[in-house]
Amino acid sequence: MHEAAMNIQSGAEAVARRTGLTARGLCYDAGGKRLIDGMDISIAAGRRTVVMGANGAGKSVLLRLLHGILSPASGEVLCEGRPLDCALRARQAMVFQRPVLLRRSVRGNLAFALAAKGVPRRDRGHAVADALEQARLTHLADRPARVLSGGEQQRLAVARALIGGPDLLLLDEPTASLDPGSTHAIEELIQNAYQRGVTIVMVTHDAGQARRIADDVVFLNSGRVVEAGPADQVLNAPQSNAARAWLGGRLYLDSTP
Ligand SMILES: Nc1ncnc2c1ncn2[C@@H]1O[C@H](COP(=O)(O)OP(=O)(O)OP(=O)(O)O)[C@@H](O)[C@H]1O
Repeated sequence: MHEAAMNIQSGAEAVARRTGLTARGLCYDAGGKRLIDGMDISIAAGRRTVVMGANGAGKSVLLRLLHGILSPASGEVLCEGRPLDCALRARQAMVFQRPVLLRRSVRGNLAFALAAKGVPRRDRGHAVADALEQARLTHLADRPARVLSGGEQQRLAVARALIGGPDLLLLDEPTASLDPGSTHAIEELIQNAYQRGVTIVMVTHDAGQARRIADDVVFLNSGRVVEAGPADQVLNAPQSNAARAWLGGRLYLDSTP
């Protein structure tokens, strides 16, 4: 059986190949502005890192840089000490806030992801059935993906990201517009992936979700990391003004940490 299909059935392989990321001096400019301003970040392998911060703080841009779909103006993203290249990127998967799905059935979206990973057709059926079950989408398997509800589409997007057996999963506000039931289902998929050894990096505005999921929290403000550390420390005793104000539900307009 192909490696990607095996990973979805057994956590052992994923655990053995845990992958973390390090960003050093990361800068990114667009529209004549410095959006990411000298970030140093360590994403620990096999842990769940939650990225937080106000609207416009740079969370989505950071995730795109970590995934290699944006290139930094300066600085670098390292995986296992090596600059991110195609092979390392292939071991990551990303889920966007608005699901990007193919004009195929639910099953077809999952099978396509396996085909793209080079999994032979004969090995796809079992992995797809397993992914459908985990995402609670079995009853919708033959429905066009684009007619699913927002919550169903996001479950499919997470299942599709996971079916290739990534070592690291990046999620950009995956439950932003979902109800509590759909949010729970997405969190279950994330936690199951974590239990199988997948490193998780997730952006959220939901402090409750951060408390449920995070091992570590990175807090951004105006394109900089203003605070990073174990979740209980950052969430319960934030040191920076920005994190304190944000977690306390207050407006914070100053750009100084
Ligand atoms: N291509 C671009 N050109 C110009 N400005 C950009 C570009 N991409 C992002 N920005 C700006 O960079 C800042 C950071 O954007 P980003 O999407 O990372 O914020 P965010 O922290 O994810 O915010 P939100 O919580 O609202 O999703 C924003 O002010 C945004 O308008």
